[in-house]
Formats: sequence, C-alpha cells, structure tokens
Amino acid sequence: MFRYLTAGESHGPQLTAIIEGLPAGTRLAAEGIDRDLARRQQGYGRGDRMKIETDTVAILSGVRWGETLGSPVTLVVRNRDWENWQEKMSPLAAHRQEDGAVTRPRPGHADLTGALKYGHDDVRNILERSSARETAVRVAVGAVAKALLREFGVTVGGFVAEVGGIAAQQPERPFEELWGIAAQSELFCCDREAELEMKRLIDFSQADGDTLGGVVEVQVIGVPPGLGSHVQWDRKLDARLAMALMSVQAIKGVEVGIGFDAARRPGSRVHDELFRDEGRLGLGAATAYYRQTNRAGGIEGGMSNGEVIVLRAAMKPIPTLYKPLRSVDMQTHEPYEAAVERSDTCAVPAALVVAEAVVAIEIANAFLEKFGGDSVAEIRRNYEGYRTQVRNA
Ligand SMILES: Cc1cc2nc3c(=O)[nH]c(=O)nc-3n(C[C@H](O)[C@H](O)[C@H](O)COP(=O)(O)O)c2cc1C
Ligand SMILES: C=C(O[C@@H]1CC(C(=O)O)=C[C@@H](OP(=O)(O)O)[C@H]1O)C(=O)O
Repeated sequence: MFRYLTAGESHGPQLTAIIEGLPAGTRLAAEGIDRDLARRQQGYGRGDRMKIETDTVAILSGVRWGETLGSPVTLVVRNRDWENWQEKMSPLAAHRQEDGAVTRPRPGHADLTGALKYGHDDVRNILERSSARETAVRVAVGAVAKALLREFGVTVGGFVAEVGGIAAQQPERPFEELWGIAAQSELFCCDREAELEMKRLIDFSQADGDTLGGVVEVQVIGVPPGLGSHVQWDRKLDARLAMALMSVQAIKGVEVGIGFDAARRPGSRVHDELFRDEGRLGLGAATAYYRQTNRAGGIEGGMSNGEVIVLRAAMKPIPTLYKPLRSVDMQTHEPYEAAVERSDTCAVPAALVVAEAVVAIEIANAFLEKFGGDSVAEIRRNYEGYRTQVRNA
C-alpha cells in the first residue's frame, strides 16, 4: 500500500510530502524528480509566478545512496516566493496585520465556500491551500511512483489534446513516439498546426484578460492484466483513476478510452473483440489474448485488461481573470468587480504533468496491492509468478 499526504501553503516556506509504503530498493534520483518538476513549470500561457520559482526536490528521508530503504520518504519543494511573503504568511501571532485581509472571493475558486466553511474572514486562509501550487509536490510524488513502475517496465506519459476548444490531431504513431513529439512542443501537443492556433488563442485571451481550459490525455504502457478488481466499488481501477484525476485543481471531467463517445455508438462499435495468438508471448506480451481495438482504454470490469490504459481529463479555464467577474465583498457585502495582479492564462500543459503524476501514483498503488512486498526483489518474485500464471492461460 502506497500512501501519501501533502502539506504546505502556496506562499509559505515549502511544500512537503510524506510517502509511506514504498518498497525498499526502488532506484531514485533527485534529477529524475526534478525533470518532471521542470516540465510542470513549462507551458505557454503561465503567469509571472513561474518566473520566480525554479522547483527542485529535496529528499529528506527514506532514501540512501540512490535507493529507497522501505521507510517513509519525505520530499520537499521550496517556495522561492516565500521571501516576499514572510510577514503576510508568518505563523507567529506577533506578525498579524489587521488591514491585510482578502475579503473579495473569486468566482470559480475555493474562496467563498472555504471561508464560509472554516469561518474565516480572510479569504487568504483558504486560497493559500486550494492553490494549485500544491501540485508541485504531487508531481514529485508522481515521479517517485513512475520510478517504482519503471522497475517493472510500466511507463506513464501523455499529451495535450485540446486547448480552448481547439483539438489536436494525433498522428498514427506508438504512444512513446507521441510523448517524444509532445516533449518538443511548448504546449506538449503533437500537432504543430493546432499548437500554433492554440498559442494564438492564448495570446488573444491574455490580451483580453480572459482564461482558457483544455483536455489532457494520459496513457500507461506495460500494465499487466488484473490491477484493480470487479468485486467491490472502491477497488475498481477506473473509479480510482477518476478520483485521482478529479482531485487535481480545475479538473472537471474524466474519460476512460472513448469515454462519453461510447454512449453515442452501438455496442458493435464500442466493445473490443477478443483474439488469441501465442506468437505474441515471444514478443514479451503478458498473455496470448489481445484486442485489435482499445476503445475500453485498457480497463474492463474495474480491472486493467493488459492493453494500454488511456485516460482523458478536462480542465476548466483558470478562475482568476484580469477581466473582472462580478462578486461580493465579504466585509462590506457590496458588489464589486476587481481585477487581479497575477494569474495564469492557461495551465493545461502543467495539468498534463500533474495528471501523469496522479495516474502513476494510483497505478503504483494498485500494482503494490496485487504484487505487494517489502522490497522490489520480493515484488519481482510475486510479479514473475503471476506472469507465468497469465502466460499459461
Ligand atoms: C497547474 C495549475 C495551475 C493553476 N493556476 C491557477 C491560477 O494561476 N489562478 C487561478 O485562479 N487558478 C489556477 N488554477 C486552478 C485553481 O487552483 C482551481 O480552479 C481552484 O483550486 C478551485 O478548484 P476547482 O476548480 O477544482 O473547483 C490552476 C490549476 C492548475 C492545475
Ligand atoms: C504557484 C503555482 O500556481 C499557482 C496556482 C494558483 C491557483 O490559484 O491555483 C495561482 C497562482 O499563484 P499566485 O497567486 O502565487 O500567482 C499560480 O501561479 C504553481 O503551479 O506552482
């Protein structure tokens, strides 16, 4: 079982994650984690905060000489912006500033409901934690999960499929190649023409004080059949992956495989027919059974079916707009229209990196449940035994 918690405010000193249940012997390097942290900071359309931050991880426990020990792993990502917020965000009562409260909740953010729920008269007490700054340390946890999965030949990647209603065409290529193409693009998109259009739209929105959302697609390659289970609602892999993705700030919808499109087609154009070819075993396949199509997106009956897992997540536009939306001041109770000082216009590429992270974490968790052990070597023995079982079926 792989558990983690995160802590930290957006303008506090740091973000922290503690991971529990990581087996001993997972090879881990800070540079590998930093690569994903840097990817999360890229992307056309981000605001000025990203010019302040240069995210890197500090590994504070559970790892020695590049390998996990089996003890809890503590990860820290520092907020450089903290330097500018030390007084406003001080944990010390002596630093309380009477006139510095944020009383104007932004539509679409956690501000109003959070302030009502927790009884705060300063919306900052909510926005500091609801901020997607928290995703920096989740991406660090995701990179650890990716490292564990890599030990077993499982890889996670993806690309941006849509921005502001402009859809990218994906060329007919293996997913690994598409990830490579996406990595060369400022928007993590595989379609150069669509990317140009998306960038033009982001420029226009920025000039207009508006914001944009989009759709990201994540794939997981090399997953054996049988992760998750049909027997209980909270063990279903698709349900768990949907929860993981929906937990990301601003994600409002999730599709598995062809998703909503399945509701519009007859069954004959939805269900993936089954075939068997023992020759596939020599090529490294886990089982001789296969499908020619993958409309199910690699999950049937709440279990991975051995095909590539394909997920899509829809991100709403950023709630903080330079063009003001109407709201109500919580102190004066008067309506107001307020412009903001700083915000992203579009963070869909960053959301892709976060989506990959939360998917990797959930797949790693399901993998450990099925093949669990205290060390990578023990898990490998369990995994090989299962592979023999499935291979001979
Ligand atoms: C990578 C990323 C960056 C974001 N940047 C901003 C931002 O600059 N300004 C903002 O208001 N919201 C931003 N958001 C979205 C808010 O955090 C989110 O809408 C808010 O927490 C409310 O939660 P909900 O949209 O899930 O209901 C961002 C989200 C992500 C995933
Ligand atoms: C800091 C990050 O994203 C932030 C997410 C965010 C929000 O409201 O979600 C608001 C902005 O923060 P600030 O108000 O400090 O400019 C973004 O920059 C990050 O992704 O690392």
